[in-house]
Amino acid sequence: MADADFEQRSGAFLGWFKSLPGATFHQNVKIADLRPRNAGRGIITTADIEPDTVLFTIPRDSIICPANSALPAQLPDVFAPPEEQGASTEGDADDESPSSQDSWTRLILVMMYECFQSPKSRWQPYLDILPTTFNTPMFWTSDELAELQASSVVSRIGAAEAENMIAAKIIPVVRANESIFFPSGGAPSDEELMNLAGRIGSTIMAYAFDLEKDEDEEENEEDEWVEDREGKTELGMVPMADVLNADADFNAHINHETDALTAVSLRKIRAGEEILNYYGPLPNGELLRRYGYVTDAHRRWDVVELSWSLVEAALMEVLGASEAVWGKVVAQVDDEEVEDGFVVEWGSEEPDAEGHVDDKLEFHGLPEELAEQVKAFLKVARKFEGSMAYKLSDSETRKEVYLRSVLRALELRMAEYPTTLEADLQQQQAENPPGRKGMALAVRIGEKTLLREAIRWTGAEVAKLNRDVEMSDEPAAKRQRKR
Ligand SMILES: C[S@@+](CC[C@H](N)C(=O)[O-])C[C@H]1O[C@@H](n2cnc3c(N)ncnc32)[C@H](O)[C@@H]1O
Repeated sequence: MADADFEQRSGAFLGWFKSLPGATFHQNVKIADLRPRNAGRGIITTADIEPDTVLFTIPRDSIICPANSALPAQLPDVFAPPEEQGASTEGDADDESPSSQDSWTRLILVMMYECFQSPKSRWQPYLDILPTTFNTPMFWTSDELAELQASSVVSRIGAAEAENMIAAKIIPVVRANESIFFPSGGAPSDEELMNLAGRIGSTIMAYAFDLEKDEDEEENEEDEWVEDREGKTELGMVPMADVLNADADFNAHINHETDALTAVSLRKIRAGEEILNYYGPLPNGELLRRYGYVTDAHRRWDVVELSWSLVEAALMEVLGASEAVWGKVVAQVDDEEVEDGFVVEWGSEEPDAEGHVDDKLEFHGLPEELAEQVKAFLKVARKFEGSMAYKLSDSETRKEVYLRSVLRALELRMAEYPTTLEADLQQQQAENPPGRKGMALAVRIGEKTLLREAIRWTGAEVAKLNRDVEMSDEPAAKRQRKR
């Protein structure tokens, strides 16, 4: 978008926002063009801001959501409360009928309705600054996706699920109500509807807010809170709040009050600094999937998924158990209790009350549930220890087998990435690839760094048990001792 057009849209949006009854916009902040650092629009300060300052106020009736839209009154059956539809509030994943809408599909319908009102929508200046292109992996080519290598984010993109949902719950509603969606005729093709709904879905993913009730009211409700969140929270598009970019080290928070949402500074913000919100302790893979960007500060919450099948393969290898013997072990474990996979993470803290995180990256240990599950299998495996490389009757030996097996599983997991961490770091330093390639590289470097530290930590735990065994760079299985 040309600079003049970009600035013109920002200006029109700001003018519209300030004209809303009840809206405020602090004199020391402004909407900025942050495209040179690949961050689109953002909000920066023009002078120092003190802690606890209201930066802007968004009246609730300016939010795009079913409660403020003219659409639900025209489609009462589609927007009936979930209990009247006989469906769950958050949508029943298995119920693909158009009559089973959730907060997500309700907002897609409302947003589509507003887009078709263009240029007459009362939110037009706001709709004009929403994105039309995305960097989320949903829109990547297969070559770009291949750069994510063995990252589990690839399996969570959900492009097919999104298409199915739109085909089942959005297009039929629009088609059955063309006179409402397109009063002057000229209905788009199914393909055009699919593209628009896909774009709106991605916008909602990266921009929408959960519309909590007033925080004071929630505090008073105590036990009802959970039930209430599941039953009544809606998603909404919140003008101005969603112009804020975000990071793990952030300086502002959105408060949900009765008649308005306010953006409030959490600490002193110096002139020229960007005002940043917080999207939660998300790993970079997830930040990329939902928002289409990655940051260094989010590496602290990176994760690697370790499948149980990989741990099982490692256990069999370390124990020297044949398929037949292992099959007998598996048959005696309650499969209802068996988890399919585990999440390896750093164990980093969330930001403090002022939005600060420390920048230390330190591995704090393996998932407890993983230890429990291996323990449960080894307890059964004791019965077959005659056919295995270890006598499993004492707990120290079982601990050793557990650690060696997890170590091996982590090594196998690392080997699923076709390039090494060292090669990736070298590529990053030499090429510093821009855009999607650079983000994919950052995601896999983050995951491999975590795996390397998990391997180092587990190896050190093994070494503590076996002071007489020298640690080498060989795979764990080759180091195993026969007992
Ligand atoms: C709620 S919007 C924020 C406003 C957005 N920059 C815009 O121009 O409309 C969220 C989107 O902003 C971008 N974004 C947010 N935080 C960012 C950051 N720290 N660095 C780069 N891009 C960021 C991402 O594209 C994300 O999907």
